[in-house]
Amino acid sequence: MERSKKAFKVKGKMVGGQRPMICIPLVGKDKEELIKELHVIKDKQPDIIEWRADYFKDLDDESKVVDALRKVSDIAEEVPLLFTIRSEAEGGQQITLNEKAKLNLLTQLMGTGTIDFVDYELDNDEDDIKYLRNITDNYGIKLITSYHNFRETPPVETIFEKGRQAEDYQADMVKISVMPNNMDDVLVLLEATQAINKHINIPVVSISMGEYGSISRMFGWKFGSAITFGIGEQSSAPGQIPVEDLRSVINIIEKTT
Ligand SMILES: O=C1C[C@@](O)(C(=O)O)C[C@@H](O)[C@@H]1O
Repeated sequence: MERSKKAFKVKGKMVGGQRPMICIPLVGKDKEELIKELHVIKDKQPDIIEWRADYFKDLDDESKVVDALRKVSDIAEEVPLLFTIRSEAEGGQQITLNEKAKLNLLTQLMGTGTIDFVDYELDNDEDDIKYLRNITDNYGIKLITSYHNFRETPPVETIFEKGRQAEDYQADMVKISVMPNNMDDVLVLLEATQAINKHINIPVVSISMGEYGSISRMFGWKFGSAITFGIGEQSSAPGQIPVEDLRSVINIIEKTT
């Protein structure tokens, strides 16, 4: 299938265009919490809502997940929904599902017609990533392949390689979130972002986490990062800043550059 090069639209919104999209994560542990959180988040007008379902306590009960997903989707309305079950190895919560069960669940959930993007880690088995690419294609869902490193920032070449790998899998986007141990590491992430943006044919989302990296969340888009994650109700990763602050900085940068 011929995939769109670089920018594309989801629910009428441009992904990978000039202005970065602001994504707010949802981290509720049950349906009630999710609904409460979502009402607060929705008022903050995110461009994307990410349900970090690894926080959901009944992830092993498909009917409860489906029920919560439908509710989330109803409230989110026109806002595109990103569905993520982050693995513990890449900074997610501990879950009881093994990879096979996770893939089965993802497949069932995608069939509900409520998900716009799915996040799946590049570190997973090649066959599993290809399987998911197939299913997402069948349902017209965008696949984001991702890489997280909560310990350090690997060299530019290693990060760039993640972009290449995602492109080889024909993912729609690549997402990279790494931890800096100093400001040099933040520059490494930004340099890698620029290189991926120049040489890889799919949009990149990149994040330098933690205190050092939080500036990357504000101006990483100037180096090519297509989405930035901000706090609506609760943070889902270190260094995230409130969405209101994020929006003000983006507006200022947009006005002056
Ligand atoms: O991959 C990412 C990026 C992120 O880890 C961040 O650093 O903002 C937050 C996660 O919720 C999301 O799935």
